[in-house]
Order: sequence, then C-alpha cells, then structure tokens
Amino acid sequence: MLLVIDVGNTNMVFGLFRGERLEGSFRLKTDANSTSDELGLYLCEYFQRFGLRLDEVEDVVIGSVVPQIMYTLSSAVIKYVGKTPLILDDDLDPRLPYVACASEERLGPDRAAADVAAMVKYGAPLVVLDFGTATTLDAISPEGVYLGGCITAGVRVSIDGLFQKTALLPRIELVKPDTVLGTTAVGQIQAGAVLGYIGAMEYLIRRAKTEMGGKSIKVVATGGLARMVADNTDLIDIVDPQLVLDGLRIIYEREKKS
Ligand SMILES: Nc1ncnc2c1ncn2[C@@H]1O[C@H](COP(=O)(O)OP(=O)(O)OP(=O)(O)O)[C@@H](O)[C@H]1O
Ligand SMILES: CC(C)(CO)[C@@H](O)C(=O)NCCC(=O)O
Ligand SMILES: [K+]
Repeated sequence: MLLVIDVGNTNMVFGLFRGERLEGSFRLKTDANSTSDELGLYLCEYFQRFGLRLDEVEDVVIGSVVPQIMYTLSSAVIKYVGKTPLILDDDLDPRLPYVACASEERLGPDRAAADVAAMVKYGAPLVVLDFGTATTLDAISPEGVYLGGCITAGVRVSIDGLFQKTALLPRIELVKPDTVLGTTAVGQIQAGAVLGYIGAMEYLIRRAKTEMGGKSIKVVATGGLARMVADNTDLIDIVDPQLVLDGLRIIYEREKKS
C-alpha cells in the first residue's frame, strides 16, 4: 500500500492506495501546534478502525504547501509508519514542463500533482481548477506543458475576511441563493460571495481558454467547492475530488519505474 498526504493550508488529506485504487482517505486539520504523537496516533486509530495495517504501507509520499508542519508530520510518519516519507519537490520531481518564462518560481506541489493527474486521467489540453483555501487555475497545453494560471482567495477566505473587517456583517454559511437581489444581510452576502464567485470562475475559465487559443480544452475541477461551482455552470466538464491524491501516486509511480 502507498500512503499519500496532501498538506493544504486548512486540511491535510491522507489517502491510502492499493495499486491505483484509493482504499480510503481521511482529513486532519493542518495545525502547526499539533505534536508528532498526536498526528501519529490519529493515523494509527484510522488504520485500526478500518482494519488496515500500518506495516502494509510500502512508502509514504507527501505534497505540502505548509513548510511549518513538515518537521512534525515527517517525524510522525517515521515514528508510527516506520518509513521516511518522500517529499514532492525534494525527493520526487513532478516532471511538469513549463512554458519558457523568466521566473524560476515553480508551482505549489498540490497544483503540480493535480495537473499531472488531470493529464493522465483526462488528457491535455486542460484547465485545472482547485477550490481549496485558495482557488487556483492552471492551463496545460496539448503537449502537456504548463502555460500559466492564476490564484485567488477561496470563497471561505473572502467571506471570513469580510466578516472580520466589518462591524455589522455576520459570518455566513456557504449556501447558494436563487437570486442576486437578497433581502437580508445573510442573503445578500451569500448572493455576493457565492454567485459572485461562480461568475468570477466563469470569467477566468473563459479567458483562460481564449488565451490558450485551442479547441476541445477540458475543464477539470477539484477541492471542496468544485461540486457546487460545477453544478451552477456549464464551463466545468469534470469534477474529480481525488485529483491531488492521484497526482501524488502517479508522480511516485513514475519515479519508481525510472
Ligand atoms: N459542502 C460544502 N459547503 C460549503 N463549503 C464547503 C463545502 N465543502 C467544502 N467547503 C469549503 O470549501 C473549501 C475548500 O475545501 P477543500 O477541502 O478543498 O480545501 P481545504 O482542505 O479547506 O483547503 P486546503 O486544501 O487548502 O487545505 C473549504 O474552505 C471548505 O470550508
Ligand atoms: C496557491 C496555493 C496556496 C494553493 O493551495 C499553494 O499551491 C501554494 O502555496 N503555492 C505556492 C505558489 C504557487 O503555487 O504558484
Ligand atoms: K487541497
């Protein structure tokens, strides 16, 4: 079995693969104050509960966008799984070629993993969206080259920002209202945040496709709000909740074969 861990800014997702099959997954808060024993014990409990054995784990792959938790998480994996984790970008190369550009900066490993998985599972050219703490959009050429993309705040982040910076506005649930014209503060924020977000996504997808120039570009979305956005627009073709986990697995398998 392969254990992959997608460390996001809000949550860590642990995924267990037997071959290509995702046998199970669970989420823990990304909390830099956790101890390695806390993380390790959650891991043990999960395995026990689902009748899985930690000694069946052959390797552990981590893709992280939160450097502050890596020492603790790696220590937990070493102590409780008995394996030294392979870290995406340090030990494993996502092998995602870039369009020629001046910057040496590279994509966050979560995005690289999602992009690689989307190419393998659905074929380029692609637009890949990830609706996590941040929302990201990536464009992949027909040849599988990363062309560029954009980053914006996730809906939760922007709503929480609004709540924190205003005296009278309430913190709201993310529910999609039927109309833009709300009659309560809650309804109006939902209209602005949720419908506005869907509109923004449609604009970004359309423009990305135009800038890419080609035809038959598939649009794949992952992350917490992918379903909700996809249900309210025709511009998203595929929703795949396990894109990042699959990407971590695929990158690991490629490296192992070579
Ligand atoms: N059914 C839902 N209704 C409302 N909000 C949701 C729902 N499901 C997920 N979300 C929100 O969507 C956002 C993205 O979720 P997702 O699980 O992809 O990312 P995350 O784990 O929070 O972020 P990261 O991967 O950056 O840590 C979160 O802020 C979450 O609160
Ligand atoms: C953009 C986020 C926060 C999305 O999770 C993450 O991928 C990240 O921190 N990336 C670093 C820079 C980049 O992806 O371009
Ligand atoms: K994520």
